[in-house]
Amino acid sequence: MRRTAAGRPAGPQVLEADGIQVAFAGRQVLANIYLRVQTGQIVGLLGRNGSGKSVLLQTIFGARAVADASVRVNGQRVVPAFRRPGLLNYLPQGPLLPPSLPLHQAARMLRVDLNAATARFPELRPQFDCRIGELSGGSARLLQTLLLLHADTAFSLFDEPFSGVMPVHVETLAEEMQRLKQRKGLLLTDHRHAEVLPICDVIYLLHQGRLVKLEGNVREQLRDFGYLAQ
Ligand SMILES: Nc1ncnc2c1ncn2[C@@H]1O[C@H](COP(=O)(O)OP(=O)(O)OP(=O)(O)O)[C@@H](O)[C@H]1O
Repeated sequence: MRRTAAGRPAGPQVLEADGIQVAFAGRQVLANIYLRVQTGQIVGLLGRNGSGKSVLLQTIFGARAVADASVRVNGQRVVPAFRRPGLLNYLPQGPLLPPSLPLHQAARMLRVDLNAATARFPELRPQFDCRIGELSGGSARLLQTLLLLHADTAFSLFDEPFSGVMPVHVETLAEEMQRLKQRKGLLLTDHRHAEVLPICDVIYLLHQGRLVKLEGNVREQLRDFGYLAQ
């Protein structure tokens, strides 16, 4: 079997989350969820505040233990998924890397070439010698997203990667995601729907604990479900 430098299988891969049920204090947040992402795809996950998007990403990554959760790659169960080398990485809604960590070191740890990862963002170059905590909020978000995007994993899960990033960089980051999906599968949640919708191959909406795959007129359905105002 052909493998990438990180030792992961190089062929197409399918990540499935199945039968995910999560309740807090008797309130069902996720009910029997099924979600599928394959390499070469960007999958968008939308939903109103509190609908359970972050809980779902945490569960798929394995950061949240959920009884009976089935997360599979090419049909094989991988729980927790983060233990499988080269399988997936995850940008949480909060900070990913410790503030004291120098950016160069973070890139080395993730085996990412910082120059290549930021090639389309020359303004970031003067910040290469910074520690994560010395970066502005938007720059830190952008750099952490770029590092995970360029890391050699089959999948990346992004929880609000555009948050705090200025519009001109959001546009370029969305283009980078489209370019890099040739190498991996992306599962992305972000309320910047104007940027998310055009780059996604598949759109899911989390609504009242259920995951709905949107097909056809996506914007109209998002309005019907009360996610978009108009
Ligand atoms: N540890 C916890 N204990 C109790 N309730 C929790 C816990 N974690 C999350 N929740 C609840 O689960 C629900 C889903 O939260 P989650 O953070 O996944 O929402 P979200 O869709 O990501 O929202 P947003 O768009 O605001 O980021 C919320 O009602 C939240 O209060």
